Amino acid sequence: MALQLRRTARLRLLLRGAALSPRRGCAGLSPASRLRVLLDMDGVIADFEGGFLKKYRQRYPNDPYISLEERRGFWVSTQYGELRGDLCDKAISIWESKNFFMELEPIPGSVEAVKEMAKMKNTDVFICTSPIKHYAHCPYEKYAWVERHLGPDFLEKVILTRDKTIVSGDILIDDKPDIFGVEPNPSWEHILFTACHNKHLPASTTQRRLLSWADDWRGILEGKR
Ligand SMILES: Cc1cn([C@H]2C[C@H](O)[C@@H](COP(=O)(O)O)O2)c(=O)[nH]c1=O
Ligand SMILES: [Mg+2]
Repeated sequence: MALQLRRTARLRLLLRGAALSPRRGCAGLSPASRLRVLLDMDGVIADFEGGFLKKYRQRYPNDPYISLEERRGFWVSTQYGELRGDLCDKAISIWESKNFFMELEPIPGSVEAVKEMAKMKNTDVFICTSPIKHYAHCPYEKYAWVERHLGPDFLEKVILTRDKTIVSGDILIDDKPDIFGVEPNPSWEHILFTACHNKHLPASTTQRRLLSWADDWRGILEGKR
């Protein structure tokens, strides 16, 4: 009898804990839970590829270049290195320069989409971006870009990390096809944002895409609630 009572009490406690738990993915347990969206910056809200090509051609007008149509693979430096050995370092010199990150143009529709998303009910939006290790300008300029295009309140929402797998969220919208880190099972679903370097990749049955900011990002968010 005493054993039965103890079991019932333990069960009650467990059920109460579950009802109060903010865990995600447990249908019906946390109706008030909020959707957390992580947005990559380069290639998703800031036009890294366009900015790179413009500045590379200005600085090295007599060297070969790769048009955006011909871009393949995430790493610009790798493809330039394959084109000609010395071009890898020349490519890197572009994004290590002062004002490179600051002067990137927004990806079309991104600023409007991010502002609208941030105003949505029960939605938390964070910018989750990897700085380069040459830190003289990049981290500062990423914050400055966010302030300039999204406003000072968004500075609260910036996450700089070289490992996005340790950041928790429901969705990560990112143009990098493969995102790895120390966490083998990140909490987010990676939505691949289409970019010049990944648009030729074969369609995947497991990885959903957002083709551009004109695509149905609202539908993707609603489907995750
Ligand atoms: C193409 C390319 C990029 N990088 C750097 C530039 C950015 O800081 C990150 C990418 O950040 P994201 O958050 O994944 O968008 O990588 C680089 O070092 N070399 C390259 O070829
Ligand atoms: Mg990116």
